[in-house]
Formats: sequence, structure tokens, C-alpha cells
Amino acid sequence: MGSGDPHMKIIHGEAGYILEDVPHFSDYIPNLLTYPNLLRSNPAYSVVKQYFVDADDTVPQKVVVHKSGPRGIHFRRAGPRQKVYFKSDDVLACIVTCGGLCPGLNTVIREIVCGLSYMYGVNKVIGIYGGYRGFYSDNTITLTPKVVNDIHKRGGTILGTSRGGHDTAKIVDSIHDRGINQVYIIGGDGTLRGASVIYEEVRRRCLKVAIAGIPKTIDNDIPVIDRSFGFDSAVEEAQRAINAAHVEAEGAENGIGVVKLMGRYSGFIAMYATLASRDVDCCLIPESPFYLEGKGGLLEFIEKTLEENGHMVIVTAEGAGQDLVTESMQVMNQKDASGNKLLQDVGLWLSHRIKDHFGRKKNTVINLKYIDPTYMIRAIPSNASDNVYCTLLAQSAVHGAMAGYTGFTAGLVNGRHTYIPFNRITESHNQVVITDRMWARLLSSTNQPSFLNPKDDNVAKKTELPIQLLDGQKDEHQSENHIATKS
Ligand SMILES: Nc1ncnc2c1ncn2[C@@H]1O[C@H](COP(=O)(O)OP(=O)(O)OP(=O)(O)O)[C@@H](O)[C@H]1O
Ligand SMILES: O=P(O)(O)OC[C@H]1O[C@](O)(CO)[C@@H](O)[C@@H]1O
Ligand SMILES: [Mg+2]
Repeated sequence: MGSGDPHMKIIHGEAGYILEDVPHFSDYIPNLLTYPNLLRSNPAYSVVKQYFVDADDTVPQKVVVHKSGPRGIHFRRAGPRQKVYFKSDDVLACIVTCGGLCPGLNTVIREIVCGLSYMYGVNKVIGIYGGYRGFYSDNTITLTPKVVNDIHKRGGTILGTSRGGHDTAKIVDSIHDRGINQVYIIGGDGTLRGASVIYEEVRRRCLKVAIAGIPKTIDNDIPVIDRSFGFDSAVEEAQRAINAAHVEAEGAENGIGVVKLMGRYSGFIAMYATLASRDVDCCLIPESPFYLEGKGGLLEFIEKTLEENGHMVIVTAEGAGQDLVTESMQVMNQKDASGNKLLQDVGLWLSHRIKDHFGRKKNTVINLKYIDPTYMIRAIPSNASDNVYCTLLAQSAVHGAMAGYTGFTAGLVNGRHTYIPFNRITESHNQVVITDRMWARLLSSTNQPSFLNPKDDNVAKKTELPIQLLDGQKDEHQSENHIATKS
């Protein structure tokens, strides 16, 4: 759904209240039968007071408001509804995972299967192998609570994943031919763009097929939601690499530890890992340009830190300084199968440049160790907090699909589970705002320079500007750096 999409459901209420609603079968299929929700008689849930979500419950995107300000954008609250649009025996659900790996993928798969089975008595669930292109293959895996019982203890995805290869018409043909009527799609921004066009095609064909997304990205660059699953686990695991770098750096004369962490366009993992560790002297992220030589540059800062402390730790997000690396290595821009820019190894480049610099200074011997734990971090199983989070996201998606909602992603907004229309998730991405408080906290904890080259007019101007909030975006007081920027 693009922003000018005729299917967007925007409902206006009093005092500037706006509901950005998600599509429902009843929007395009008339006279559908409904059934009482089985959870009514489920012993585990029937004791819960007010277990069903009120049809009018919505969640505000903005929680910090002013007395006379508009109530702003809201999303539909996730959760079980009194009525469902499927009989248990009629459901054939499928699950697919696409894009890069992320801790928690298996937990989400597990909880969709278990949620469908234990809450709604649905026992026909299949897994599509190897991302979107798996829809064209005959191979699927039958998913039962028994099959998925302990998969949350493993990293990766039992279904495999891939980039590229999305053919909407072929995917919808495959869904239709197999009789699938609930599709759970777990992936990042690219995947959800793919899910959105699948939903459009399903709707164009008037099929009663629910398309539900569960946003995944280790980089935490998905807008609107509080955080993406796996991010917490990644930050925690990154501590091990940073600790190792610190131990190595401390143990050597002029020891320098360089750690590269994931973050293609957004430096959230690097920023949070740095803030959590406190052993990091410098954190480099894609959003904050830096330079090496001259006054206020990185090399000068390294010299100063070594002089003062005898060692230092540098954390760099993989997407940091890409312009510098590509310029100095004179490499062509390359893309992966999904069209994402392939990054140069900034950690390796940085390590060479630091060694070259001190190599030219005859009186300073340095000991530099470069640690690249990126794929080791991405491959771990999710931690306890992400496991619970994944469970709730999966259950939200299941409740939504059973209730007849479609074309939505499940997502946590201000601590509440919601259904968000695809376009809100795919139209922008979340980046660290370097004029925001969280980045200031980081700068004050590392004491690194801001690297704002006074010659670079653009950067200086950009940072002098007050934060411009697009309509409906979170403000700095509540977002703590989770402001979405147009991509
Ligand atoms: N605009 C689009 N329309 C249809 N399909 C798309 C689109 N963009 C990406 N896809 C498909 O989505 C899948 C995953 O995309 P991508 O490789 O960009 O990963 P992602 O979901 O963004 O996850 P991450 O970036 O976190 O690894 C691929 O199969 C790709 O072909
Ligand atoms: O090597 P791959 O699988 O293309 O994945 C690398 C990218 O995937 C991500 O982890 C996002 O999923 C990025 O941080 C990283 O740049
Ligand atoms: Mg992506």
C-alpha cells in the first residue's frame, strides 16, 4: 500500500484523533460467516477478566502530548476478538522467513504454530522453505507443536531464508493452488514490501487469505515499533566481543581493539552496545560522518586516548564511513539479490589506516586487534526477553489473522501490541538521530569528538537544525532516538 493507496483505512475522530487502521476481509468480501472465538472455553484463558480486546481499542503512536495538541495517530490494538472468521478445521496456514538471519526467528515460528494449535485448534500449518522463492517449490515442511517444540533454543531459522526472487503473481498462484488461507511472513523492510504486494494481489483476486507480517531486523531500523525482536539479544552478545577487545587492548602496549557490529544504515546495535559496555572509547555509526586526518579527526583522537590511557576500544557499525572506504578503495557499488547495497569492510579498512598512520610515526608502536563478530552475533538463539517478545508478536499475528484482519504487521507501539498497516512500516526507516539525547549520552560516555568537520557545511547545518518531526512521528522526548526518517 503506498501512501496514496485507495485501500488505506484512515478514520478521523474528535480532537485530532486519527486511526490508521488495517484492512479486514469484510472490506472486500461480503456476507462472511463468523464463529465464536474458541478461547472462550479454553481453561487457560477463560479465567482472564476481559480477555477479548474491545473493538474500539486503539493505541496512540505518540504518548507525550500537549494540552492543546491533537490526539494524533493511533493503531488498532492487537489481541483476540470475540468473533473469528475461520473455522479451525478450515485453516491452512503457512510461515515463511525472508532476508537476513536474526535471533528469535525460530521462536516466532514456534509460537505461531503453537498459538494456532493451542488457542484456535488449527492443526494444518506448513513451512515454506528458503524465503519467497520457496513458494515456487513443491517442498514444504509440516509444522506441528511437536516439530517446533525446542526450535527456540537454536539460532537461525528452521525454514531457511533468502534474498531476491520475489514474483508476486507466482507466489499468490502458489498460495491459491495449495489452499493456503493464512500467510505469516517474517522479515525486514524488503520482506514486508513483498508482503504488501502479495496482500494487494490477494485482494485484487478477492481471496479470503490473511497476509500477516512480523517485522524482523537485527538492525532495529523498522519505524513505528518500539524495537525489533533480536535487537536486545544482539546488543547483549556484542558485549562479549567488546569485552574481548578490551581485554586484548588492555593487555598490550598501546593496545587498540576494533570491533565491527551489524547495522547497514542504522547504528543502533553499535550505539546500545557501546552504552551498555562503558569500555568503548569511540563508536562510529552510519548516521554520523567521521574523518581520519587532521584536527578533530579520528586519528588525532586515537593518539590522545593512547597517550592518556595506554589502550582503547573502537566499535564501528558496518555501515559507518562507507563513503570513505569506497573512495579510498575505489570500489564499485555492488548490490545483493534483493537490491541492498553490499558494504565494504569498514573494520578492516580502519585497522589498516590506523596501522599505516602509526607505522609512519616511528616512536609509537601499537598493537591492534580487529574482531568481526557480526555473523556470530546474528546466529545466536534469542535471549529470554526476546523470547517473550517473539511469543507475544506471534500470538498477536495469529489473533489478527483469525479475526479476519489482513495486510498488517504485528508490532509493539509504546509498550502495547498493535496491528500496523504495511505502508507505515515500509515507507521509511529508523535511524539514530545524532542531534537527539541518546547520541549525546553516548558522546558524553565515550568522550569522542563529534567529528563535525567545520568545513563540511552540510553536516554542520544539519545538526544545527532543530529536529523536524514529520506528522505522526515520535518526538525526541518519547522516542529516545527512534525517529523515523524518510529513506
Ligand atoms: N519492493 C519489493 N517488492 C517485492 N519484494 C521485495 C521488495 N523488496 C524486497 N523484496 C523481497 O523481500 C525479500 C527480503 O528482502 P531483503 O533481502 O531486502 O531483506 P529484508 O526483509 O529487508 O531483511 P533484512 O534487511 O533485515 O535482512 C527478498 O526475497 C526480496 O526479493
Ligand atoms: O550477509 P547478508 O546475509 O546479506 O546480511 C548482511 C546484512 O543483513 C543485516 O543483518 C540485516 O538483516 C545487516 O545488518 C547486514 O548488513
Ligand atoms: Mg532490509
